Amino acid sequence: MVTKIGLTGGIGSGKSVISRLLRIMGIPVYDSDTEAKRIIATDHTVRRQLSALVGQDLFRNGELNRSLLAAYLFGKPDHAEGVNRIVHPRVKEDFVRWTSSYEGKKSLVAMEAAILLEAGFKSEVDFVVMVYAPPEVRIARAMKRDGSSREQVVARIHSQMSDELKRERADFVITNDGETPLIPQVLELISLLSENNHYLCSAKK
Ligand SMILES: CC(C)(COP(=O)(O)OP(=O)(O)OC[C@H]1O[C@@H](n2cnc3c(N)ncnc32)[C@H](O)[C@@H]1O)[C@@H](O)C(=O)NCCC(=O)NCCS
Ligand SMILES: Nc1ncnc2c1ncn2[C@@H]1O[C@H](COP(=O)(O)OP(=O)(O)OP(=O)(O)O)[C@@H](O)[C@H]1O
Repeated sequence: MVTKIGLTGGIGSGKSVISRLLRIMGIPVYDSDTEAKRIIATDHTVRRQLSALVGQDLFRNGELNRSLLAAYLFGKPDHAEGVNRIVHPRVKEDFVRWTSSYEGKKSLVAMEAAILLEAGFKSEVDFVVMVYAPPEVRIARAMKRDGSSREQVVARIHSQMSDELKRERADFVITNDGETPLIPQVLELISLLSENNHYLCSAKK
């Protein structure tokens, strides 16, 4: 039976860094941002539904107008709901297929998703790990990485669940504030999950 870790945290918290550490330790990670983009680029039903929602210029010459989708999605909460209602069920199905391909081969896999809790992906994983970094650290990291403005990053933060709510719903919290060593926290997580201790709430910080 494959144990599925749900890795979440707000923009710039460091999920991708933790994912890289997990992959180095031989744990496959499903990157929901990447896979959602693949699904939007290749699933004709999803493309048709998104075009009907956002407008016919969402796809030009078959290519997604990413900035238009971002502006629409992060513009208003009901816009995000409309896009998510189309995309997330497909991502969930795809993750289930991806996980089943590891049955009998891997004991641990992970799903990285900034909106794991908001998108209802929690039902597809066995444990939720939140990556925490202070908001200002996250904003600075995302601005530096993406060349985004502070306003753009803050708008995306506001479209995601608060850290307080995520912390309440997580089974583990990994602190990635740039000062707390990361690798010992990841190793503790893996050793706990590998022993299949299902009374893990005590590990919650
Ligand atoms: C809107 C898009 C085109 C922006 O792409 P871009 O490369 O500019 O940004 P990126 O994908 O890195 O997202 C930036 C941040 O926004 C987050 N985010 C992405 N989609 C959503 C969403 N629907 N709701 C809240 N946050 C989101 C990401 O997790 C990340 O933290 C892209 O994020 C997208 O296609 N989103 C819709 C599909 C989706 O919901 N993906 C999330 C994983 S299921
Ligand atoms: N502990 C750290 N020290 C220095 N830089 C870091 C640290 N953690 C993450 N970063 C950097 O901050 C940026 C955001 O990290 P990362 O991409 O892992 O965040 P994320 O949670 O995946 O964000 P998003 O949800 O936007 O994809 C990256 O450029 C990454 O290299």
